[in-house]
Amino acid sequence: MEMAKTETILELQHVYKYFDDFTALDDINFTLDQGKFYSFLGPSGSGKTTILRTVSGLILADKGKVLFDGQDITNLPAEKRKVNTVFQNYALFPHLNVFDNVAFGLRLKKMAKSEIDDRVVAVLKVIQMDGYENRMISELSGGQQQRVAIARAIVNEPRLLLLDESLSALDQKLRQQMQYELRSLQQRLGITFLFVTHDQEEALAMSDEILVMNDGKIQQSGTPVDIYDEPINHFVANFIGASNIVPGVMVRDYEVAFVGKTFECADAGMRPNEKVEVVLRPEDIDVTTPEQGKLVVHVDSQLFRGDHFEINSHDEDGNQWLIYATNSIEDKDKVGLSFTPNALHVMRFNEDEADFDARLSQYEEGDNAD
Ligand SMILES: Nc1ncnc2c1ncn2[C@@H]1O[C@H](COP(=O)(O)OP(=O)(O)OP(=O)(O)O)[C@@H](O)[C@H]1O
Repeated sequence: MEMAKTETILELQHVYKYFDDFTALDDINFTLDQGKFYSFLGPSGSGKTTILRTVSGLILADKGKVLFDGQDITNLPAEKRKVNTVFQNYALFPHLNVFDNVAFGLRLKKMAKSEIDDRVVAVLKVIQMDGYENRMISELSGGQQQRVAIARAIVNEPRLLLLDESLSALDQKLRQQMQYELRSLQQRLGITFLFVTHDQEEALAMSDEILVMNDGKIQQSGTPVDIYDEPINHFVANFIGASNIVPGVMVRDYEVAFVGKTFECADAGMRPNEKVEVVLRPEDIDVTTPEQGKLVVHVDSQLFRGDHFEINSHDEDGNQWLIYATNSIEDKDKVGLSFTPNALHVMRFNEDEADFDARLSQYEEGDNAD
């Protein structure tokens, strides 16, 4: 079989959106390929839904371009776009049964009855809801309603499906099950999914690519593994996964200093003496004796989390360290932390972003990394 070519389906170029004097989208640029699963991930108010609406045509960009299949659709009305949206509350018609909900859009388009029947039956099969045609929406579980909402969107055979926080109404267990279902559905259909969520675990689990948003800007885009292992800045490192982030200074390529010591690290390409932030994930830390550790910390508190102990600690400079330990260390005052050079990820320090600690000044001009 021939490998499918990757084709760009959607592109946003320098898109801005203002609400009065508030900038909701601030120079948004990205491209989406055909047949992949993309997540826009960011905290409440970061602009995710505004992007979705700009793509669907519910709102229009104030500046910049929206291209679909290479055609400029920036000002094209929503109903003319080959895009469908699954909303957070599903927006199903409670007084109609499953079949009529799914058929609704096709009837509006005045499609022949026999074709409508064929399409609806086929789609209900895909979402494993065949047999439920005559059920009312109120007689369905949350997960089933969610599937009907997806069926109603995919029955139109869109090239791009937008999903706005569409799992957030479900309880944890059902949500996890739907994550699998949605992912496998997307892979079977080969439709491009653009999924909006504020749940980082969900985005990591489901996506081919994640676009992390904050303050109306895309902070970073990449595969889940790239984003997790190599966050580009403080916001991304903090928002995705648990991390320890401490101020440091680059000594030379592959060497960084923090807490008064020099450590081998995985990163190169920064100037000596450049201010940086060092990221170390709690799962990458091993607990050892103070004598054997690369760093010594004071244990502050401990919580049992079932498969590990979560420990809060601090070093002599007052940096907080979160550690996941396999054994309880409640009885200890001090422990050593060990980690590999690869576990240390260094990010360029961004003046605008973080409230950088005055402690750093001790490294600023000098050669005092030991
Ligand atoms: N129609 C509007 N008029 C004025 N401000 C708006 C409008 N729509 C959105 N905003 C503002 O733009 C910002 C981004 O909103 P948006 O809904 O895109 O965020 P979001 O990332 O989707 O958040 P959430 O996860 O809470 O849905 C918010 O501060 C919001 O208050």
